[in-house]
Amino acid sequence: MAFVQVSSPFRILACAAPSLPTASQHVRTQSVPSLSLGTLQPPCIMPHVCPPASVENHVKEPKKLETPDVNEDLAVSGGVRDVFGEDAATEDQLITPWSRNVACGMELLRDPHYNKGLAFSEKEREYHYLTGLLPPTILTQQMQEKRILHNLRTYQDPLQKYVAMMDLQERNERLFYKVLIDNVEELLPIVYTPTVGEACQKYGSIFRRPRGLYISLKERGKILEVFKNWPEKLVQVIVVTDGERILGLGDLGCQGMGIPVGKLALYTALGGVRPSACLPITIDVGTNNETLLNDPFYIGLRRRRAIGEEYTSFIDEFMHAVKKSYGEKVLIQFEDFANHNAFELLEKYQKTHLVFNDDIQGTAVVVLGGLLASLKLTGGTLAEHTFLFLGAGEAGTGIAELIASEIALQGNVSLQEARKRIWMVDSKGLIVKSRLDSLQRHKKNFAHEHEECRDLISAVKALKPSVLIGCSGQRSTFTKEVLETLASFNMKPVVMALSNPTSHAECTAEEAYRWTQGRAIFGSGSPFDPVRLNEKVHVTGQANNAYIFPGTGLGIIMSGAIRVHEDMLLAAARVLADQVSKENMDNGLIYPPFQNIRKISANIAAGVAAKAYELGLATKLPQPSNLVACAESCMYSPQYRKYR
Ligand SMILES: O=C([O-])CC(=O)C(=O)O
Ligand SMILES: [Mg+2]
Repeated sequence: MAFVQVSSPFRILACAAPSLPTASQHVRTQSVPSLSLGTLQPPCIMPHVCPPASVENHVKEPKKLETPDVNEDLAVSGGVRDVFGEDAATEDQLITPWSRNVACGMELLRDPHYNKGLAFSEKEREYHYLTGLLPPTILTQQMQEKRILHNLRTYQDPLQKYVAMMDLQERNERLFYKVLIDNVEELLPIVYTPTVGEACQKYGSIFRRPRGLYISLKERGKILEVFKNWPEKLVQVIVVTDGERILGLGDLGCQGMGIPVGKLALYTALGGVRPSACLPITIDVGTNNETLLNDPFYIGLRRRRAIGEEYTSFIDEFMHAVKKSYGEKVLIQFEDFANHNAFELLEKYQKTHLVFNDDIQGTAVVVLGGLLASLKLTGGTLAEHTFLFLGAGEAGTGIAELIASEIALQGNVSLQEARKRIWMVDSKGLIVKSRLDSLQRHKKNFAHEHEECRDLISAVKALKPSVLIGCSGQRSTFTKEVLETLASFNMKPVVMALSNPTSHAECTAEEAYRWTQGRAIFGSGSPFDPVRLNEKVHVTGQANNAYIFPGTGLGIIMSGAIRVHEDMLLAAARVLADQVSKENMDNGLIYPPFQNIRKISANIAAGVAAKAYELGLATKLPQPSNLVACAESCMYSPQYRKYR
């Protein structure tokens, strides 16, 4: 088992030439998984044991060396090549003298990758110069976990818990993931929605240590240089936002960073992608949020948002820099971009990059998965339902298109025909043919022949939907009248209030059950506590893309997929639906409990990878015979390692 092996808290350090302007930032920490120190006896502190190993090129000239040459296969499986271009350097090129050493003493305690706090053993304390730096007690990781949980539970305010968890992540990474993985249902609402929304709103005030990479307009023309400041070279997943539509909270500018940070914590905790392979990024192109612009603690650029050419050329530079820095097979997850950019960016870059939009595609998969599962409760096929959406943005049209694809596939009908089962209401009322000319492109496919309906309730009365899906960002829009009407013609109406965080949900779980006499099959984007109604306890399902992106990402990485194909998304939805047990169903649940999320993610990863192989999009060959076992074996485990 991996965690009983001993390893060294190894790092690569660079001492850059004093003449280089950013020298102090260029101390790089990188684990060296393949390095063997078998012949060394402890204490094995080896400051600068190795000859200069790599070249860092932070000088302007010559240009040839600017791009770290990351071998793509190694980027997946680990290992280091001529990453910093040393081998390619000529005699008159400036290079940085790199050396490897072992983290020890106070430096080891301050390194979140290797720090174990009171869990360092006697031997480790002796060999790694920790004696006296820690109190005498030695705790197991389990005891540390208990202590963390005990402390967390004394805080009343979820934001305090969030800050405590972020501090833990900064201090002791493995303990952070151990606590999160073991207590996922309790802590997901803290590190993720809804608390992460409040954290983003107050990011400036609670800011302690930076996390992730901030790329602002000030860096135009130099984004590649910014990537060189990131200490990890083997990046496999990037989650990037420009902060314009953070959850349902709107434009939070640079403070949207909480979202990529939170999503990537879930990539590791729920999907097992190792932390060093995850890179959170915020692109700061300004904000139109006046409150933030006037907030003395705001952390971003104080200017209004760049638009048009200024915006697109900056994103373009970013996308090119990602590929140059980390190769073709780094997965770029777009997160919480505003509608007007999200669709365009996905359409443009899916042809050239490995991209995934979580709000359009991830949300679509999780909702489709829930709907497929709900068929076991409602009966019938997907095509026999009538779907009505409130909100026709990224989530709404993303979900609608994926449902249509599944209906088309199941019923062997055209996409156009399948889309006719799906209706959408936006801020101007029902989307119908007569509005076609004034509709944004992504809505046009759902403009069907019908008379105009000015609001949701008239659309519900006119269309008699069996499934009502809210992704409007508008709270309390599923009113008593809407839900009672829906329940008047459905035995088991499906209601999904997807807007995040909880404060923006279209209705609460309690309202959904009460106004449908407990008959609703309910799912929500943010979690709700179980509801007791007429002696029956209703456990709600969380229709959140957190079920999907970690497993999908893992499947993409492990198969070396070069593009995200819609069939891979459909595969993920079917796998998710298959994980809902009979017992879950009996409780009205259309999602499996989050408690089993790592198993669920492994199954999703296997389903996605199998599809990638089938489509010829996988590059990790040969295909493993057991993809579930392969996914499980790839997953990061948070247990401490023993240090030699
Ligand atoms: O972050 C979440 O909880 C789900 C999501 O992507 C969003 O609401 O934008
Ligand atoms: Mg999102």
